[in-house]
Amino acid sequence: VEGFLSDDECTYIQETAEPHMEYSEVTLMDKDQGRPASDFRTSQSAFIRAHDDAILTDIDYRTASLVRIPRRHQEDVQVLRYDVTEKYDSHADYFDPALYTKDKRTLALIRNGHRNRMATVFWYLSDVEKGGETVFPRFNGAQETSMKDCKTGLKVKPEKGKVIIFYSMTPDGALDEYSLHGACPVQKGTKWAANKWVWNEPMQFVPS
Ligand SMILES: O=C(O)CCC(=O)C(=O)O
Ligand SMILES: [Fe+2]
Repeated sequence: VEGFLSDDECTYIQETAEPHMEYSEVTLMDKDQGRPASDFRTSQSAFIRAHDDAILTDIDYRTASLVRIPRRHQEDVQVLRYDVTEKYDSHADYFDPALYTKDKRTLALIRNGHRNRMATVFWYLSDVEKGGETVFPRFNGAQETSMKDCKTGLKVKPEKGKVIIFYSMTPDGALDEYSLHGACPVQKGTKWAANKWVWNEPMQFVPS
């Protein structure tokens, strides 16, 4: 959806998040315990609360009407910043309970698999001179397991104010492995973007 966010809103979100940005964490799967998040993701990020913020609250309601799911299913927005060479390897946005058996906190968050991220409304808050596309390597049913240096699949070019929607679940509530995606390295410029995650159940999400 082009122009979903105004230029002023994009600038406002960047300015609001900027002082809180930190090198991104990743919720590590059992097999990856002990590895640094930077093995997978080299961007910076910050969750920012819409509570008491008229601009962010307005965007939340606009998002709710776009996806036709009530606002209380939304997580606080997570703002991302990638400088040159920074990227995020391919992943799914849902938490597969089978891969987090040792992580009690994540299992509690997803109620052992009953609750999960259902859809992502992904916001592009800047243009990027070169690179920084979001890539979906399994587009059209391709049997890929990684983003393969961004060579295959559907690539979405960042455009300030544009948002895309993709689903992490199929309509029957199963986790959709075809939602695999990643962020290609930025080659020139800076990429600002954000994740607005919509869950399959209402929640009062409190980020750590
Ligand atoms: O930056 C992108 O294009 C995608 C980021 C992403 O998938 C995520 O943060 O979960
Ligand atoms: Fe993602």
